[in-house]
Amino acid sequence: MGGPLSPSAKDSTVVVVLGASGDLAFKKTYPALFGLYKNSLLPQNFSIVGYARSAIELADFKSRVSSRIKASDEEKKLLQEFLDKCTYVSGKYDEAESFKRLNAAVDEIQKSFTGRKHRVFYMALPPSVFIPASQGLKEWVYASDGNNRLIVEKPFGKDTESSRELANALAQHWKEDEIYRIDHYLGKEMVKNLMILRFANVFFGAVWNRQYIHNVQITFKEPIGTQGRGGYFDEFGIIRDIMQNHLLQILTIVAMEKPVTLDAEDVRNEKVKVLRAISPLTVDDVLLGQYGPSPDGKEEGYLDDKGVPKDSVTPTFAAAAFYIKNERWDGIPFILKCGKALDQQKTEVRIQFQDVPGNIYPSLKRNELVVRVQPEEAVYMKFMNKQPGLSSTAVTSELDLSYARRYKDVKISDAYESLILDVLNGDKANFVRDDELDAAWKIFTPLLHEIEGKKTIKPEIYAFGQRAPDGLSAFVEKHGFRRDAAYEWTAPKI
Ligand SMILES: NC(=O)C1=CN([C@@H]2O[C@H](COP(=O)(O)OP(=O)(O)OC[C@H]3O[C@@H](n4cnc5c(N)ncnc54)[C@H](OP(=O)(O)O)[C@@H]3O)[C@@H](O)[C@H]2O)C=CC1
Ligand SMILES: O=C1O[C@H](COP(=O)(O)O)[C@@H](O)[C@H](O)[C@H]1O
Repeated sequence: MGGPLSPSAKDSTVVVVLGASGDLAFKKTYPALFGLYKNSLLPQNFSIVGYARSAIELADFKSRVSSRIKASDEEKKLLQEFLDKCTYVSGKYDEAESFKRLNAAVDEIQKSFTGRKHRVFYMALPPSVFIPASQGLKEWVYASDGNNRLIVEKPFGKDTESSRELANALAQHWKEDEIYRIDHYLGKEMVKNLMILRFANVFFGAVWNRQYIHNVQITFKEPIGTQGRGGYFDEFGIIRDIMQNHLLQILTIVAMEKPVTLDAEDVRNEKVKVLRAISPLTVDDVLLGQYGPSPDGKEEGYLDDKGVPKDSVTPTFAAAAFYIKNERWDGIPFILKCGKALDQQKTEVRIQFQDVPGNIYPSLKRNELVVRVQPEEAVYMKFMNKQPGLSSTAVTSELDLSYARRYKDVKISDAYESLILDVLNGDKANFVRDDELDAAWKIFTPLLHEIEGKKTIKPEIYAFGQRAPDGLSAFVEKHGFRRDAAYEWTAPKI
């Protein structure tokens, strides 16, 4: 079932993109597929079928696809070749006749190849149609002689119950090893780097525990608001949109024990153990915020988004402290923070070490290891150094591995490129397993029900473009983080 598709020259592979008329498909899926095509990473005899309800002429569809792909002059020819491999079928997500038409189109493409006929189904769809679409695919479009892989986009439910409903519905028709649940943060370069940093460097391995680490912060900031997607967002909120998936996935990699091998099941077994050692969050563990208009009135507040009810208390910012009750981490806070409409775009992991015992330097600050996920990918270590010259003061400095300087000619691949390649290679290490999802929802469900059921917890209002809600500094200090206000890392100018 696993392993690369199309190992034989006679085999063929079709990727069906469901929801091909949508935002994700144009913004990410097709550009990622082209990225793989131009680097000769797609299997031989490869085609793509777009599928959605909208009636779109093939030429229009192709011009929409190409308008979202950046191709240099040298790549124009490759782009044309890529577009020649794309077709489009219009149909519904819950109708046998539509799926039969889709199947006929895929059969037509694959009939001239005499080997095995593999199919990958990418559900770039709203969650309301995941279940009928996955059932229709299994019934009408499933390859009888070849491997089938189903890519599911988040959100994977809204709480434990709805996530289990989705898992059970998928499990009725699809085997777990055919399902690839995408969390695109697991495809990001610096997130993929975390395991190597931890398990391939003896000096990090030695201090990676409660004796040397004081606290861990994992931060996601975005300078944009809901941008008209308020209707979708209000149903989910920032905890489900970012924290329960992207940030929690990062936490598990930072905290897990070394897996026995790099095999997907070994890696995911360790991640599940971390999740199971975290107690469910309570309202005392969190700080919630919601953005208002910018001070100059140029940016609208969350409640001004047309899709958002005027009395919404949905958080657009959340900070939460997690404690992992195991031998390595007992008592060490993992503080996860995420928010929209903040001052900048930034995702990072910040490991703050313990104070130096028996310190003799008055200016001493704590060491920190920062993994800058985006933008300006970097790994830097804040450490104390003698002020150069005649002074003997200890000052904060850094060992800085900035990718733009160290890996000048390397293009960092988009997360979706990396993950689609994993699907084609049958590598599930960077995809979410069903029991992992269940363990993650158990941590959040009681809190989400409390926030949404009682609606008594009013989020703190912050201005569009603010660094964070005012209460954040006190929140992170309460959990032990000590900020070095005098130090600021700046990305090198290249
Ligand atoms: N956009 C993004 O940046 C990201 C999206 N995702 C996830 O990817 C999936 C797709 O996202 P996105 O492309 O933004 O979604 P869209 O809202 O753009 O929907 C995709 C397509 O699905 C069809 N569709 C929309 N609403 C319905 C409906 N109510 N019933 C049936 N079909 C519908 C439409 O095609 P048609 O009407 O032609 O059939 C639409 O073009 C979602 O699960 C989302 O959570 C995840 C991360 C980022
Ligand atoms: O999943 C999501 O992620 C994006 C942010 O992704 P990034 O790769 O640009 O960091 C976020 O804007 C969106 O709300 C969320 O659904």
